[in-house]
Amino acid sequence: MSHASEPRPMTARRRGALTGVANVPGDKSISHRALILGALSVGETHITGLLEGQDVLDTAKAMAAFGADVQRIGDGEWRVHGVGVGGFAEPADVIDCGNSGTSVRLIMGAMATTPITATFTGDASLSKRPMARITDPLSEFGAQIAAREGGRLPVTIGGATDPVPLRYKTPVASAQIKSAILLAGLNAPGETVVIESEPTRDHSERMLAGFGATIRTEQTEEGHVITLTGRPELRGQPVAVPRDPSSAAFPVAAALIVPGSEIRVPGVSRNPTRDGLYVTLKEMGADIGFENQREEGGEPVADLVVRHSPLSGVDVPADRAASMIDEFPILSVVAAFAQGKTVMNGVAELRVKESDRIDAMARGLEANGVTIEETRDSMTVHGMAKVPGGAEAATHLDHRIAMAFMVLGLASEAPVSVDDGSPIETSFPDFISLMQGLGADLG
Ligand SMILES: O=C(O)C1=C[C@@H](OP(=O)(O)O)[C@@H](O)[C@H](O)C1
Ligand SMILES: C=C(OP(=O)(O)O)C(=O)O
Repeated sequence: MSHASEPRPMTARRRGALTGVANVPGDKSISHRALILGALSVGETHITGLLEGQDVLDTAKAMAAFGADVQRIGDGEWRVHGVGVGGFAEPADVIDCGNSGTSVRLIMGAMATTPITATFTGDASLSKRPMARITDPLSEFGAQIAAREGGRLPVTIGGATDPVPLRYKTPVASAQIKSAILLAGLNAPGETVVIESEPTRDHSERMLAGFGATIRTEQTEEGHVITLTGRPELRGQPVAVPRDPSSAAFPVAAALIVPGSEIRVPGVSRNPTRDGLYVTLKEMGADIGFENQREEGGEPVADLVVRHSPLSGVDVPADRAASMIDEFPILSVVAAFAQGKTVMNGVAELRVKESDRIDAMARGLEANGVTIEETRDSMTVHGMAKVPGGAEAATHLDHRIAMAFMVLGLASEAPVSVDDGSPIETSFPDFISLMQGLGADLG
C-alpha cells in the first residue's frame, strides 16, 4: 500500500475542561502480533479489538501476500486462517510496510527461515530507519540479505534453506529485534535464545506461549534470557486485543494539563513492560486512578480515571526507557507544564524512530516558547507556569510528534499547529474525533 497522502495541517486551541470517556484503540504491538502469529498457525485465529490503523493494515496485507487467508468481518474483528510454521508462500509483489517499523522488522524475521524470497519497502521515514539490527542476526540463521547502503530499505531477503538456531545478545533494548529473532527461530530446529540487557515489551513471548510454542524467560547473570524451542505447531487462537497504553497517553496527558478536566479511559493494558509513562506521571504528582484491575486476553488491564493535576518535574531513569519508549514525546509536553525540570535519560533510541524524536520535540517546543536541552541520549524540559504556544511544529511523518503537539495546543496560551497530522492514521485513526468528544478544540 502506498501512503503518499496529502499533508494535513492541524491546529489545537485552548478551550474548557476535558470530560467524558475516551475509548482508545486496540494495542498496536499486540495487533501486529495477532495477525503474524495467526498467519503462522494452523487453524483459525479470531481477533477482536484489532487496531485498524494503517500500520496494522499493512501487516494484514503482508500476511495475505505470504499466503494466509486474512478477512475483516466487522469493526476490529478479523479472522486469520494461517499456513503453519514454515508454510509462508513467496509473495508475488514487493511488501510495502508504509510507515511501520514493527511490520517490516517482525515480518522479515517471520519469513527469514523459510526458503522463499521477499523484498521489503516503506515510506520516506521507514526508508531512513536502521534495518541491519534485524538483518545481521537473520543472516546468522542462514538468510541471504541485500540491503541499500547502511542497511536501509529496500531490503531483499532470501530465506534460509537449512536454518540454524541462534543465540543472540541484542545490541540495543528493542522488542522488535527480539521479536524478529524469535519469529525466525520458530522455523529453525533446536533452541533459539535472545539475551536482552534490559527487558523490553513481552507481547511476543506471551502470545507465542498462548499459540502453543515452548518459550521460557529467565533472569540470569547474562541478562534477560528468552529461550524458544523451534518447529512447534502453532494453533490458531482467539485474541482479544486490550486498548493501547501508548495511545491512551495522549488523552491522559491532555486531561492532566487542561484545568478542570476529568476523563475515564477504559480497558487499557497495564502490562508492566509498557507501564513506564504511568509510573513517571504518578511520580510527578498526577491524579490517575487504576480501577477494575482485571485480566483480559492474557494481559492485565484497568480503567484509568484521570484528573487535572499540579505536576512537578522528575528525573526519569535510563532503565525505565524501554517501558515507555514511545511515550517520551508526550511526556516532554506534560513536562512543559510541570514545576521544575524533567530529565529523560537513556533515550538515544528516540533518534531512530519514525523521526528523530528528540530533535523534533526540541525544535517544536522551542518554537512554542519552552526551554529544552538535548544530548545524544537525554532530553531536559524546563517546566513553566504558562506555556506560550503560538507556533507550528514539523511532524516529519511521525504520528506521535503530531499528537504530542496537538495536546500541547490544548493547554498553551496561544494555539499550536502542526504542518502535517496525516501520520496520526498509522496508530490512532480516531484521535481527532475522540479528543473532540472530550471537548477539545482541534482539527
Ligand atoms: O515491538 C513492538 O511492537 C514495538 C517496539 C518498539 O520499538 P523498538 O523495538 O525499536 O524499541 C516501539 O517503539 C514500537 O512502537 C513497537
Ligand atoms: C516507533 C513506533 O512504531 P514503529 O517502530 O512500528 O514504526 C511508534 O509507534 O511509536
